[in-house]
Amino acid sequence: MADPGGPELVRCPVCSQELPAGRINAHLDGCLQRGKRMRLSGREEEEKESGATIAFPLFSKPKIEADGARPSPPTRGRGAEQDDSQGLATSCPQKSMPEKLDGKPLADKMRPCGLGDYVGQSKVLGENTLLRTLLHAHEIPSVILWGPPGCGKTTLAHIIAKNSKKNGTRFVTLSATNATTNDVREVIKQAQNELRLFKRKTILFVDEIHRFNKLQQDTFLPHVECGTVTLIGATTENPSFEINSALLSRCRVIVLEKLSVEAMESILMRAIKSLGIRVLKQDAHSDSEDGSSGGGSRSEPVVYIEEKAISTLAHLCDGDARIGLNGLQLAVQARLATGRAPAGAKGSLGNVIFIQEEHVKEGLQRSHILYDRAGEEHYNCISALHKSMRGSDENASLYWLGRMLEGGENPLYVARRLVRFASEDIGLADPLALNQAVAAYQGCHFIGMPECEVLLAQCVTYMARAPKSIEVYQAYSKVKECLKNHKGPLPPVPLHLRNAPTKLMKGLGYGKGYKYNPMYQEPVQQDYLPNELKGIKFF
Ligand SMILES: Nc1ncnc2c1ncn2[C@@H]1O[C@H](COP(=O)(O)OP(=O)(O)OP(=O)(O)O)[C@@H](O)[C@H]1O
Repeated sequence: MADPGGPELVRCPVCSQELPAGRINAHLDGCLQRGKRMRLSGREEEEKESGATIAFPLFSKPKIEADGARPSPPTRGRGAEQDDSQGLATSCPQKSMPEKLDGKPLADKMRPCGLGDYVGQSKVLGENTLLRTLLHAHEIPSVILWGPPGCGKTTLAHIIAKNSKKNGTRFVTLSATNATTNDVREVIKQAQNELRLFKRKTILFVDEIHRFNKLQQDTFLPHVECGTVTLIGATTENPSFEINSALLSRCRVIVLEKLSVEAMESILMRAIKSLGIRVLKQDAHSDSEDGSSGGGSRSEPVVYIEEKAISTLAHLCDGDARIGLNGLQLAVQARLATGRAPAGAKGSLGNVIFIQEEHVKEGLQRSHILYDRAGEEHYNCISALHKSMRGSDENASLYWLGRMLEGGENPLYVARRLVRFASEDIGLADPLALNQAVAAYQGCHFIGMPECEVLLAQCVTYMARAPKSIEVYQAYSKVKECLKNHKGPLPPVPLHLRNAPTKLMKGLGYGKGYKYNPMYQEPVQQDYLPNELKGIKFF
């Protein structure tokens, strides 16, 4: 805290010591000299190689990685920024295959560090796109990268960082899964110091930004607004629901797509090449020119992968490059452990390993691949099911049902939607549909999955084939509208329609003049609406 009467104190961005403003420059020179010596001996050298930007080694607290990133969970392998793919491909040809596969997940090792290796996403990164132009101009605005898992959001953020490094910008990463509001504040404080003292800008990458609560998201607001930090947020969830609107209006949303099968094939081929695996063409059992010489020495096994296995992997990973690459890694590791072909096998030198389609399939769990129960896909699929039934397309309806159930969706969630559909879309055109849906819901409740799948299939088919009517649904919507738009107090219930259980109420005229319909032979003339609404039609 500065003494109100004393000189203004400034915090040294290197060692965090507070000093009078007049002494800061001399102090900084000393700190920087010490920092330089440490850098030469320490990991700063690695950062230089990797392109990660760090202000000063002493600046970061231990829980935040050198570039500001927190240590990432092992499966995601976030934070480290070395381009190990380059290492895999070129600098370590003498490494054995198990050594190359050791350590970080293959997906992380293969993370491209430049646009040249970044595959797909041409809508946002193709020639003449805004983002590419901005990248070339080193002018990066605050952005939210929205896309499904493993489509390259983090990778793109790292590429932007590397690109921005050219004009001296710092890159700091936080993961919203474990960062606290204090972490955010600390990063912002550092960014302010850097800007004030060294005119260095900061890019702050926040992975899974949707996991920050409103308060944490609010913390960014003024600093994004005034340019202290350029925010790059990554999210798999629809930003319109998950990012607070004030923050969203200050960022551009860049929508990344699921990687296509072709894109996945080329990502897998790059990894295969880096690992020195040979591709076995489908027609002739001869290896293609892809891959390397297949290991450093004769005692090293030569690993072959069937072309079909690559294509299957590219299809099964559903556009998620992390799943594809890690699936490949698993298949290779498993085959290295068990799969040496017997000497004399076709094309074998006795030291040959074949990776076939079934091996890559084993490494992948379909349920995970097809469907993300908690995420956007859950809502997309139920919406597709609802619309297919509404359109009376029984094939599409059954397909979307299958996508959800095979992906592990809760059958009761689907059944609840069918109950709603029976009324909203079929209504009085076939009132039995509601019975069907409620029965399906109860049946699912009794017997659970997988037995209840056929109940849902039957009910979905019934709904798709049933005649449709939205008469009641529309009429009820009009009632709601009428109530919403009513000006002033709502009209009282007409006295003759009121029940009169007590003498007092009777005395007040409750129920007076009410005509009890069963007592009349002929149709009864009687008003059932308040006078103000007389004659209103909802149907
Ligand atoms: N477009 C791409 N081009 C090349 N490789 C890619 C691409 N997208 C992803 N990859 C590979 O997949 C790995 C995982 O990608 P990344 O971490 O960028 O995905 P993400 O979209 O941030 O996923 P998540 O939402 O799950 O965090 C990367 O390390 C990289 O090896």
